[in-house]
Amino acid sequence: MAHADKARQGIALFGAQGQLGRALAQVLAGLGPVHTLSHADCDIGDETAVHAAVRRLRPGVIVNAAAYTAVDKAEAERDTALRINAYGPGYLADAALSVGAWLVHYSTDYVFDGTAGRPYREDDLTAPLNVYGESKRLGEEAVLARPLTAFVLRTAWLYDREGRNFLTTVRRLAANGPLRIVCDQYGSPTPVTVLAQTTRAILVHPRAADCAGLYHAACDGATSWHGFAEAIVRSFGLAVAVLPITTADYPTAAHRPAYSVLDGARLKEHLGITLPSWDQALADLFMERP
Ligand SMILES: NC(=O)C1=CN([C@@H]2O[C@H](COP(=O)(O)OP(=O)(O)OC[C@H]3O[C@@H](n4cnc5c(N)ncnc54)[C@H](OP(=O)(O)O)[C@@H]3O)[C@@H](O)[C@H]2O)C=CC1
Ligand SMILES: Cc1cn([C@H]2C[C@H](O)[C@@H](COP(=O)(O)OP(=O)(O)O[C@H]3O[C@@H](C)C(=O)[C@@H](O)[C@H]3O)O2)c(=O)[nH]c1=O
Repeated sequence: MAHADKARQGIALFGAQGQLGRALAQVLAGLGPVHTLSHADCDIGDETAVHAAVRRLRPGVIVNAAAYTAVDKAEAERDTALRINAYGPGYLADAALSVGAWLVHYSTDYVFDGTAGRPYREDDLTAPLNVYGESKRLGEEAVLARPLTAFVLRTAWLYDREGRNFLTTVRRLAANGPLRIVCDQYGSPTPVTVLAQTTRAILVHPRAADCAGLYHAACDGATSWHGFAEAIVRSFGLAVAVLPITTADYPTAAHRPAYSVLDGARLKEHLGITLPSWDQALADLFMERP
């Protein structure tokens, strides 16, 4: 079946109420009917519910934006994180196989331990430092082990102008005086709209069917959380100091990688898709809606 026909047959979007899910619902709308499923509509950790939803909708493409994303909380809720992030993707992959659908699934830079010293490639060794990263790595494996057309997109530091993310946290905290933000963890902030557009570009690519697999899909370049916070404060014209601190000054339940920049060369080489630099993407977000 031609690539465009898969999406035209229908897209089942799981996790449609999350920050990425909402962006995907908008950006994928032109490709075919998008069936949005919230957590209440279908729990991806419930194998029977997943199969029932997919049998009912018979989509050409399944997009999974559902996940357990509370990084610190996951340390105390390992079973729940595994149920949603490790087993759920396996159920979705089995369901996709049963109706001949493609699957798009998302993973994270937190599958790496941050010691590489250069941007991570898809075949670099994973060594998650926290339960969230471990559960997401198991989810990747579950999808990639099944013989289906699946795209697993590892992304990073997702944000939007609304919802629950680092940008909105910085805005909220800025009202209370100077911010103290870690300056020794590096990554690539990526707006959800950029990732949704990347997903669309993959689905409409004429050679998509031959290019299934694991890809890094985060904005180009890197900054620290402190650098990102400074850029957010500047973008909103907020008059607040952003003080650099170290990871040791900000103890958290989960360990986070010091450097989890993702190399996007494979996506460019196989599908000709590049993502903008993180600072350009942030500026674009404010151009769209000042
Ligand atoms: N946020 C980030 O910085 C990054 C995210 N990612 C990955 O990108 C993807 C999207 O993340 P993002 O949009 O930020 O996450 P959000 O937390 O914003 O959204 C996740 C959605 O999944 C839903 N959900 C949770 N548990 C279940 C379940 N058992 N069944 C069905 N739905 C469920 C949530 O619903 P409810 O709230 O009602 O539980 C929520 O709507 C995920 O795979 C994530 O791991 C990768 C890198 C960075
Ligand atoms: C709120 C706050 C955070 N920090 C630090 C804590 C942490 O090291 C870093 C980021 O904090 P957060 O907890 O907001 O971000 P975190 O939940 O770690 O974000 C991650 O989410 C998951 C879902 C992913 O997949 C990752 O790519 C990444 O985006 O900033 C400060 O230094 N000062 C502060 O005031």
